[in-house]
Amino acid sequence: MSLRQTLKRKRNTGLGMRKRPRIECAAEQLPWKKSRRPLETGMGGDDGILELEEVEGVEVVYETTDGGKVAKFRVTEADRPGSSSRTPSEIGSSQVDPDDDHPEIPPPEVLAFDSALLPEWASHSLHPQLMHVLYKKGFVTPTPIQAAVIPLASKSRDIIGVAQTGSGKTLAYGLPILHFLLSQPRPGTNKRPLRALILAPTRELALQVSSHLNECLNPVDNGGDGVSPQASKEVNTGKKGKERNKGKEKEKEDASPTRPFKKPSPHVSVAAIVGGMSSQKQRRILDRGVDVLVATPGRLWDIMEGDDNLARELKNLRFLVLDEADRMIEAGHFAELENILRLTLRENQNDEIPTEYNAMTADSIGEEQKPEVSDGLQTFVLSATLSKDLQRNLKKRMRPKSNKKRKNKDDKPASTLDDLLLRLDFRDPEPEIIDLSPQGKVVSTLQEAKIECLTNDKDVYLYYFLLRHPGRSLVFLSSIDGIRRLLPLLELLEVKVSPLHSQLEQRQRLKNLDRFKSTPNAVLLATDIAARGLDIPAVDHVIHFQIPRTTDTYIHRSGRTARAMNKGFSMLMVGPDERRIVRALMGSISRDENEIPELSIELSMLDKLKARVQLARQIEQSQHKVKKANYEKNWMKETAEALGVDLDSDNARHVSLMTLLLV
Ligand SMILES: Nc1ncnc2c1ncn2[C@@H]1O[C@H](COP(=O)(O)OP(=O)(O)OP(=O)(O)O)[C@@H](O)[C@H]1O
Repeated sequence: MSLRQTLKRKRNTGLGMRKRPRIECAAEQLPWKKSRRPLETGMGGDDGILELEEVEGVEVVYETTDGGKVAKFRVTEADRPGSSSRTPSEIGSSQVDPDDDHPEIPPPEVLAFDSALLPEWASHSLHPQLMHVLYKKGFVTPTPIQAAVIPLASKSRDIIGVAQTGSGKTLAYGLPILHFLLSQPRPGTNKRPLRALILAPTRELALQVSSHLNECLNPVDNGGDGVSPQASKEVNTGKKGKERNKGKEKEKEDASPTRPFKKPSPHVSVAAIVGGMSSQKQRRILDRGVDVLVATPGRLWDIMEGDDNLARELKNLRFLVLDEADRMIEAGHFAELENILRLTLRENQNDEIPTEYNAMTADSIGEEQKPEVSDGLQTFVLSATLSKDLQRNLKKRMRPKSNKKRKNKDDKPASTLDDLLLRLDFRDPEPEIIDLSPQGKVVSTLQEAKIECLTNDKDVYLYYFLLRHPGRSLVFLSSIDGIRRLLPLLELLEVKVSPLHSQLEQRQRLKNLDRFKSTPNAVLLATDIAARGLDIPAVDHVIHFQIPRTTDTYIHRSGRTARAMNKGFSMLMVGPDERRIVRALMGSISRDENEIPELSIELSMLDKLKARVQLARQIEQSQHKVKKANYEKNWMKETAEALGVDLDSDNARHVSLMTLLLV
């Protein structure tokens, strides 16, 4: 567009012709709206995409400046979200004006749930929508950690919960948070104020927690996962069967005391903020406002550094959760985590904090269930592995005075989990510690075994195990190099294998995880980023190809199988130099290494497989050589082209090589 045209457009939009004022702003400040994912294009899954967004009422204008053509976005006033009188710099700003006179949005009306259908949950008086979801998922009984945490959480107590892997810790803190938010009116401000922050150590875990909580908010009757076991049994195949089922389902629906919610409730929103995905998009999500934010500390801190409003919001949180807190220290998020936690400290710990109206109505709770601790922030710390010492220290609340506020720049930051957790400003004078971790630390439904072999023979033993014991197998290695070596070998042996480690792009990580979840007999080669929290349905085997470095890692890795009281199998592959480590690992949880039985091996089969693995190794080595040579050739060619050097003649090649080397 020429300058003249630009000016003409400006004039046209300027005086009599202008119906709406137009505002110029940057791309990330446009009034983006959430868009439905078109399932038919195969974009229904996560696939690395957090969400699709669209924008309307935006005019793109090109202006010629001294620096060349510049695109500008103009938004019609009526299309801007919220107020009609904000300046361009306010578009996308997340500040909530406390003096705004917006009426509160009452909680959505929901049909009552007949708690006789879930008698074991009845005493927890959860919001009907949550009861409906539990019913649809077939979660008839609260797990022990849920049964212990939920009543205390409803009394606004701070909780440190330790329970075995796969024991339902996510819902133990998730249900009380969602119950509270679903039962409360929402401030009718332009933007939802942030009410709950859940910190998780890895991107995958954060995304999983966020989708787990979202499932509780969107109990759409889609016949998928959410169908109760009874309902799914009644599904019939064949045309007639389908017709009959349609009729039956309609009847059941009409008579159902839990009639499905026609529309998902927008009353509470949950979003994830993780690294490896567009931070602009994530900023926009935050600008629009969410009630519950699930985040990895690194990305959250990145975003917060440029966003004072978010930092302010953290001061007014209602819930703070540290999921797998001990792993966050290992993941190198220490400084970010500490910075974020510092924002949740009270200015003055003696500050009176007004009693917050607890979500439950007076009718639905008994006298004895009424909130006892009145406070602004409730903190939950959960893990499958928190040391007894740490629990004792937390109980005694031995928080050094300087933790309240680090006034002196030279004060050293915290450096261990104990240090960090002791910096948490629990509002509860005595946080409740619930330790349900089992004796011996691993889940009772887990069967353990080991293979002792030469390090060089581990490949063939692994291949043997995968062939001899089909199933979904998660293989842990301690290094990315180890995965890079093993992956092509298993591919050549036609194993359905994918990698998962921190040097893969986030999109690829999620894709590989999805493939592993959806493919029977799939194998995932993973580093310890997959050790914690990941709830992958039906992992049959966990294989410790390389020995874990700590007992906690052994417990968490093994905990990817045998979840929710299902059976599972964990196998240690022990090289000669690793025996000592295994002895020490087991000793630290008062176990004897000999308690773990050796896997029986059919030696005749193993011998045959050795030849195959040997051949695969040779093929892999030659393929690697060819790839390397091609890479070098291409590199030479591209560099020569870029320098305008001819590589054709021998002489020229010699000269060119010299030139390239000198360059
Ligand atoms: N009350 C329940 N009844 C049956 N299954 C449940 C119940 N609550 C949760 N689950 C299921 O149990 C599985 C494990 O739950 P979750 O991932 O919360 O475990 P976790 O204790 O956080 O494990 P980890 O320590 O490994 O992170 C999930 O698939 C979840 O849906």
